[in-house]
This record gives sequence, structure tokens and C-alpha cells, in this order.
Amino acid sequence: MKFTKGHGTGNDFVIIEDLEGTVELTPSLVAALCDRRFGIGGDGVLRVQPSAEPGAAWFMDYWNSDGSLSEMCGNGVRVFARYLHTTGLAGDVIPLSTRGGLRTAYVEGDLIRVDMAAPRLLGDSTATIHGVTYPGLAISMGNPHLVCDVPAEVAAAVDLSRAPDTDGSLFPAGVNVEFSVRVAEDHRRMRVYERGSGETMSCGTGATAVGVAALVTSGRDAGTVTVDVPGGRLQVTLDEQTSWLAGPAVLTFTGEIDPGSLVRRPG
Ligand SMILES: N[C@@H](CCC[C@H](N)C(=O)O)C(=O)O
Repeated sequence: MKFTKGHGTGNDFVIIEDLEGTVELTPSLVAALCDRRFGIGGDGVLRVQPSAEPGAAWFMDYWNSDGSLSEMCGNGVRVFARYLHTTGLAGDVIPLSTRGGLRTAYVEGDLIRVDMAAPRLLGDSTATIHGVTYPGLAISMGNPHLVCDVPAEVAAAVDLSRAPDTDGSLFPAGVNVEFSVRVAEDHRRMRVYERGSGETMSCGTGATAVGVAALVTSGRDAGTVTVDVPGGRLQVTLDEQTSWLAGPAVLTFTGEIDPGSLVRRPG
């Protein structure tokens, strides 16, 4: 199986081109591919497939590193677009379909900007870690997020080695939790616990949710927010129609792996 590795601000993916629909991806194969010691390593897998949906030539088949599926992945869209552009499968403007709906990526040199669609505000909720409860704002970016505003020292110290406890009735399929720190008026820094992948160096839908939360909690429905993640810097813009995510996306290496050679991690 041929693959390409890529990342967007450190959120890294194994990209598998499957134009004929012949690759049999399973949750256990995805988990084995994403294992950083027993496999290639990655926060998720992006399978490149032709889209059956009108308006998009390509479908981003996104899988989390534990083998679960998600509706959307913002950095995934940017890396997926970089792959399509670099391999000549697409031009500078790339409409693509995801489980969360159509998105369009724009290749602008080193940056890839994505129309992330309009966010949906789902109301207040909480995340609890080691008995401490953090209030947050629930936002759907196609996939579910909970943005908790915290002081810098809390964000630095919070234990994200396991999933925060969250409201199962609001988030029946789990949630991605962002800990957002105010750096300045339109500047946030965040850490994230991603559903299905654990703590990652970046989350594009999460950064977009953080930017949206920063704007709406200050009474605005439009603006641009810089969001720093452990792996770099993203720009989030909200306007009357939609939200936007911009940042770098790079392909790092290619390779070939025999799925049969992947040994299951013991335990
Ligand atoms: N890293 C992604 C989000 C990936 C999906 C997420 N873990 C989920 O299960 O919803 C991003 O860049 O948005």
C-alpha cells in the first residue's frame, strides 16, 4: 500500500490514494497505520476517493487514529487539498465532499484556506478533568466541539492524557475539547483533546471553534482571530455567511507499507 505523509500545523495524517475503491480500510488497519511505534504514525488517515456528490470531484474519507470516523477535519481538508494540488489531481480551487458536507479549499502558496461552513452554536456545557469542571461553549463545525476559556496556567497544566468527562446527552458520539487562552483581543492560544485521537498539536475545526467562540462571546458575528496551537499558527475568520480557516499544510514523505506486516500493539 502506497502512502504519503503530511501535516497541517503538526496535525499529521497518513494519506492513501484510492481512486479505484480497492483499498480495504478497517478500524483496526487505520489504528495500526496511525500507531507511532508499530506503524507509520499519525493523528488520522485521509483516504482520497472520487466523490459521488455533485459539486465536488473528491471525497475526503477521514478516520481518527483509533479507527473511528468523524464528520469533518479542518486540517485534514487543508492537507488533503495540498495532496490533490501537488499530485496534479486538482487546481487552486478545490471543492470536496466530507461526511459533514461540502467544503472548498483554496491553495494560496504555502497557505491553504478553507471555507469551513457556518458554525452552529449548541449552547453552554462543561468538561470535567480530575474532578475540576470547566464551563465551555459547545459549537458544531460539522463535528462537535466544546471550547473552554481558561487562564494560561490552567491550559498549560491541564491533563489531556485521557478524554475529559463531558455531557453524553449533548454529545452522544463524543466531543473534541479545546482549552482556549486569551492572548489579546483577537488572539487565542489553545490545547485540544481530540475525540478519537487524543491530544494533538493542532485541530483545524477546533481552532475555528475557538475563533468563533472568541468573537461571539465578545458580541460580534464577524472578524478574524489568530489561533496559536502547539504546532503553529492558524487564522480564523467569521463573516455573515460562513467561517474560514487558513494556515500552512505540507507533505513530508511518501512510502509503501505491507498492511499484512503490521503487528498489533500488545495489550
Ligand atoms: N484534527 C481535526 C479534527 C479531526 C476529527 C476529530 N477528532 C473528531 O472526531 O471530530 C481537525 O483538524 O479539524
